[in-house]
Amino acid sequence: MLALHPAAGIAAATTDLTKVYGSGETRVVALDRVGIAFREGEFTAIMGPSGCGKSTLMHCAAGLDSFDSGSVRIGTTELGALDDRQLTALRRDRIGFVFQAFNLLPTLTALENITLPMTIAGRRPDPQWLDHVVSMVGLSGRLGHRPGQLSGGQQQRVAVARALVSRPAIVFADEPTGNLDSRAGAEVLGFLRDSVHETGQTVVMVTHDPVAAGYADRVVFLADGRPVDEMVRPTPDRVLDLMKSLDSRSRTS
Ligand SMILES: Nc1ncnc2c1ncn2[C@@H]1O[C@H](COP(=O)(O)OP(=O)(O)OP(=O)(O)O)[C@@H](O)[C@H]1O
Repeated sequence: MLALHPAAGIAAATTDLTKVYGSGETRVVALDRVGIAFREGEFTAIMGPSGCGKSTLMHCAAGLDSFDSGSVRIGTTELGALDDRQLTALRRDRIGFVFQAFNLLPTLTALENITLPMTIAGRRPDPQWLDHVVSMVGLSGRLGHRPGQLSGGQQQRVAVARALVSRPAIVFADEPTGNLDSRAGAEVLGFLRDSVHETGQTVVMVTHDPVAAGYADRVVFLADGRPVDEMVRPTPDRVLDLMKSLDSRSRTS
């Protein structure tokens, strides 16, 4: 079900976003004037062949990487207008991240990992919301465990809770199921989807996996640094078919 209000605002958007790596013979246009909007309360997956620019798009849109021209905004804030200190604060306060490699601190407990970004920002999580997020991801009995005492799936659930607990404007997830078996992956994807449909969180996820993309409300397909197609209410079979047709189009072009 697409729980999107027709008048939903834009959580993040890029306009003519261009990113070039290298110069001369090694020059690669990783993003070629990309215009894309992520609506509030929507779960978007970004897919496309290896090297098409998915990670670069995510990193530029999340303020993790610089770009050459065009613009990125999170809500109404233009990232290009921010200095490094302001960008760091924006990432900390308004963006949640989930990475393939979990990125938890091994010496902290699950609870300390979940609340770390807010602790660094000098903010306290709303206790009721913290309880809600922790029970949603099924970690209530594991809060005192350190990452080494948790399974991969549980560690990624800690990372999802950490991303959600500050109620960020947007969560960016980069291959969040890449290191998980299919059952643990399905759980993590289910939590991300629930956060969108039950609490209106905005989520953008880069993935190679048509099954993972099937959890999203919308899939944007990139090829050669540009959005080339889009699918609403995707199913894994339809995503796979479109990926195959993009592959054969790029082989024949
Ligand atoms: N630091 C870099 N220096 C030079 N070229 C880079 C760099 N990072 C990425 N590229 C190039 O930019 C293009 C886009 O890379 P990007 O990692 O965004 O693709 P991707 O779609 O995420 O790939 P994958 O699915 O394999 O992770 C590729 O051609 C890549 O080789």
